[in-house]
Amino acid sequence: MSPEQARSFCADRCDAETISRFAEFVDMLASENERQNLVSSASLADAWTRHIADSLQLLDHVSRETSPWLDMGTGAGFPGLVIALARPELEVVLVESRKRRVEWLEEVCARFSLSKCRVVGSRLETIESFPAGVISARAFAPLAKLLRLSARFSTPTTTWLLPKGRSAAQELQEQSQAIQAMFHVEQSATDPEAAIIIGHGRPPES
Ligand SMILES: C[S@@+](CC[C@H](N)C(=O)[O-])C[C@H]1O[C@@H](n2cnc3c(N)ncnc32)[C@H](O)[C@@H]1O
Repeated sequence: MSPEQARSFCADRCDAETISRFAEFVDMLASENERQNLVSSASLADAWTRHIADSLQLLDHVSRETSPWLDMGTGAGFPGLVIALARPELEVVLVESRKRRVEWLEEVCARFSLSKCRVVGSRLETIESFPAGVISARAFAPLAKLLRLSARFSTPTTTWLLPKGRSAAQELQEQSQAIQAMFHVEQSATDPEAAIIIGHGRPPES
């Protein structure tokens, strides 16, 4: 997806006010990236495709009111902060362990008055469980570890949205039959070589 296609993909899904929030966020990200290493310079040059549209596409896979949304290992903001910018009325919880990234996420939430978006600056393993409507994570951990760490936040109705790059099908194939039955793989809208692992429910204990 080209940068122009990415902007139009976002414009098809968001109003003009949201698009201008994204544009300001991309500018803020570029300045902050000079102070701390948030994203690679290659991905920053293509931020609308690699970060904004890539995160926003997850909304196509979940019903509109589903919340709270738990995003694990949010880093510079992907995908969870983009979801909060697109849908400020949703309760979104961003979990990130690195202090400077946490400060950055808090700064963006304050700038855009994202009062329903909570930044938790801790390791996921240490936070109290709550029932999540959506669990998302991009580039956080291999699938088996990710499920082990986060199953306790899921319920029978939780939607899982896990952008996984090229490894999606292979990672899913390596799981038990029960996990394979719970999830499926869909191609990413932003990158023909990448995919998203999508599922519903609570993974069985392994
Ligand atoms: C590779 S980065 C990906 C960031 C973002 N999700 C993205 O796709 O751009 C992984 C992030 O997860 C955070 N992280 C790793 N292990 C974590 C844990 N156990 N709890 C919370 N955050 C964690 C790291 O600090 C890092 O910011």
